[in-house]
Amino acid sequence: MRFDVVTLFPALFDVLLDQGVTGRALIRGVAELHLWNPRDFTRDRHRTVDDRPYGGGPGMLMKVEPLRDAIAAARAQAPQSRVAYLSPQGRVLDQAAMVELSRRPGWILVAGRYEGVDERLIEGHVDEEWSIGDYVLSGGELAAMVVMDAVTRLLPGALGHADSAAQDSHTDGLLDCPHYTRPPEIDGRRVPEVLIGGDHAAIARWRLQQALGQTYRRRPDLLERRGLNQHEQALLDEFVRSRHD
Ligand SMILES: COc1ccccc1CNc1ccc(C(N)=O)cn1
Repeated sequence: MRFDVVTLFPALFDVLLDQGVTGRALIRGVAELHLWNPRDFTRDRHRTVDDRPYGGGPGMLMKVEPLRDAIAAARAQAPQSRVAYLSPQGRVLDQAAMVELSRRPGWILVAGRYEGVDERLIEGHVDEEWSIGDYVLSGGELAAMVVMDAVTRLLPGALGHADSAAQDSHTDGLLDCPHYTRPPEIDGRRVPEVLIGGDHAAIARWRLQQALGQTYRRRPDLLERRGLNQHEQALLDEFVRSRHD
């Protein structure tokens, strides 16, 4: 997976390069990251990338030309990549969307600053507009990093344990089950016996039941959207009953 990021602050991306899943994935060649600074595509003496909004109003906007030319340079090196602009006006991404994104050869992510970009940049040079959630950040860079992390960890070879991405919460539309590690008891709280017993079928059943129960309690909206098969419904019913007993 090739990521190209168009950003006025390339140094912000050092954190991805230095550590964690994305750092290792970049090192393992599972993903590659290329940065493009619109300021390098300016043609005036002052290397101007922003200007005042027509019609007045607070703040500045990013100009079309430097962004357009930076995107063109990225497209020339990554012709199969699609261009995505990160903004509060974009389609809100969930885990299913991240899975969709992880299936493409590459992405050119455009990180906006100031109050955003001239609309003609989006109309003429952006393929898709996305949001990581309904809130406003001071720049699109953190949104781009969130997308790159969520997508990269889904790529084969990115995580040590092949199926751990598959067991994530929000996988198959459920929240995660509770997790425990040593010691078996701490501060008077014990690990559920089923997890210590070693009966793998019982453990898998317990984990699914807990995921269903947690999702039912905390995010019934996710359960609505996902629907349950008969087995899952029976597990959930047992969970709910046991909580009322
Ligand atoms: C005022 O900032 C902007 C205004 C318009 C566009 C981009 C920005 C940059 N900020 C962003 C970017 C993305 C997200 C998100 N929710 O994905 C939140 N903020």
